[in-house]
Amino acid sequence: MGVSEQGASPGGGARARIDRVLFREEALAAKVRELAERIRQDYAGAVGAGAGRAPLTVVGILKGAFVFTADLVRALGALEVPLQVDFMAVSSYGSATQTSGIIRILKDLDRPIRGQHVLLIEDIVDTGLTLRYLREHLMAQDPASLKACVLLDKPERRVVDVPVEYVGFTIPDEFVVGYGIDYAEQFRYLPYIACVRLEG
Ligand SMILES: O=P(O)(O)OC[C@H]1O[C@H](OP(=O)(O)OP(=O)(O)O)[C@H](O)[C@@H]1O
Ligand code: HPA
Repeated sequence: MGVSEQGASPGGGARARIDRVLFREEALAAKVRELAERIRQDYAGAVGAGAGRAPLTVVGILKGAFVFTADLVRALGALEVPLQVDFMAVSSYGSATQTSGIIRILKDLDRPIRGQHVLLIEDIVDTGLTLRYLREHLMAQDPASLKACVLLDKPERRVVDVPVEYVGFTIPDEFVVGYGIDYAEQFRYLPYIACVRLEG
């Protein structure tokens, strides 16, 4: 695998190499379809226009969830789930493999979500600090409902309890990259998800 041979040496930090692949492209695509089908069933009759319905806004959390969000909204579109897309950008890890514990909003929503069903899309829940912060931030805006869909759940690292309505895969306590997820801005472009090994 080319990337594992090249590695990366971002900003003077540790050099990182791909250690092993956890989820290949096909597994990710199948999981996205499975999640989309569950979401379609759960929101049937609740979203769109008409009596008793409200719009569904999918909120992708940048940067890590940009690939997952793009794939999931297209899978939902293929199932004819009507939705709007918005994004927030938040950051707390910087170039480290441990959270700073300080969540910074780099970009907030473009449109109000009051009275709408909101589906928050995250790449990973690790300590849970980011997701808890986002849930509080979005709930304060009075949506009709709020659920979270997270591709990867690393429960061993959790420091706060936070609900996650849809989980793609549960993973062990290892630092992962690819499919939008980075180490120090490296590896987001990989079509698969892999563990990295830090050297030096
Ligand atoms: O559960 P937690 O410990 O809070 O970790 C999860 C968060 O960490 C990553 O974001 P990061 O701060 O690396 O920003 P990025 O999405 O731009 O890579 C990831 O995308 C989640 O938002
Ligand atoms: O395992 C991870 N990889 C990349 N970013 C992350 N943010 C929380 N956990 C991770």
